[in-house]
Amino acid sequence: MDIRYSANQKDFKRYTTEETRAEFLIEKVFADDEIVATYSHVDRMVVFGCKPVNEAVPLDKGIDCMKNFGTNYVLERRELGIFNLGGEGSVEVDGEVYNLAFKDCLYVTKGHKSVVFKSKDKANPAKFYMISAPAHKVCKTTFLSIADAQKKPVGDNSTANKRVINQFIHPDVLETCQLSMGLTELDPGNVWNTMPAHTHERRSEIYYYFNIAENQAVFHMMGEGDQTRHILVQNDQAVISPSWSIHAGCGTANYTFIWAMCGENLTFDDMDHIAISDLR
Ligand SMILES: O=C(O)C(=O)C[C@H](O)C(=O)CO
Ligand SMILES: [Zn+2]
Repeated sequence: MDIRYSANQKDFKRYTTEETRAEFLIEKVFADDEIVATYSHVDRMVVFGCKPVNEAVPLDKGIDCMKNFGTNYVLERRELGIFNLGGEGSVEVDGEVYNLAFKDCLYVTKGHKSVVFKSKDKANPAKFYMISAPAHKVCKTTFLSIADAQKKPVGDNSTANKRVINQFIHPDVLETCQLSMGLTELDPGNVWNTMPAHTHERRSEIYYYFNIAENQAVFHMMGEGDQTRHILVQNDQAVISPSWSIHAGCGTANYTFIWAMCGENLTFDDMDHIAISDLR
């Protein structure tokens, strides 16, 4: 498991490109028939990727639960949000099978012992992108298609940021402990997300960018509002965004991303907005 400790905003001002990438960028999210896991000490969120091709893959494949979580199984004290971003596949949760097509989501509550991933067709494998957060109570394991998500159309063509925020794992849709997650889709020709930018002192966030066309990329903006830097993100890569950091992106073409948050509250709009004129 790749472990990332938290970095602070004062030292961040002096980071080189390499240091910034090593600290915040998750370059590899998927490997065939493996669980790729990154444990971030920022709000203890864990990023998991699973691309089952030739076999069924359990969530704990290659993971030493006692060493990494101090528990007997991954979800003993954690909840999990799953999005399928590949071909059709299934997630078996303690014997119950959920079929997930492209952009379907499954929330798995704390306490489930066995979570196993499968693809329907190895020629077009499923790609399960997941975030896990610490959890203190049992909620309801729930399947959500994009039709179940609460839609927030925002932005405008004139500012190149017209997009729809699909709130899947959100208090208006289902109950969770700490985790909220959703999928934001930019309209064709629009390239900016989350501009004007914000931080949220009481929560942190992880962005995972996908649907980036070949030879295109996203400049992910981060840092305090008056100390911004960027990370060049390629398709299928994620960025850790601590509470002190803005998180916004500008693509060389349109793209889609999944945001995941965790922290003191689940209040989506609890944001500290920064005027574009105040950014540096
Ligand atoms: O496009 C957007 O704007 C977003 O998706 C914003 C994220 O959801 C976010 O930063 C929530 O705090
Ligand atoms: Zn945010």
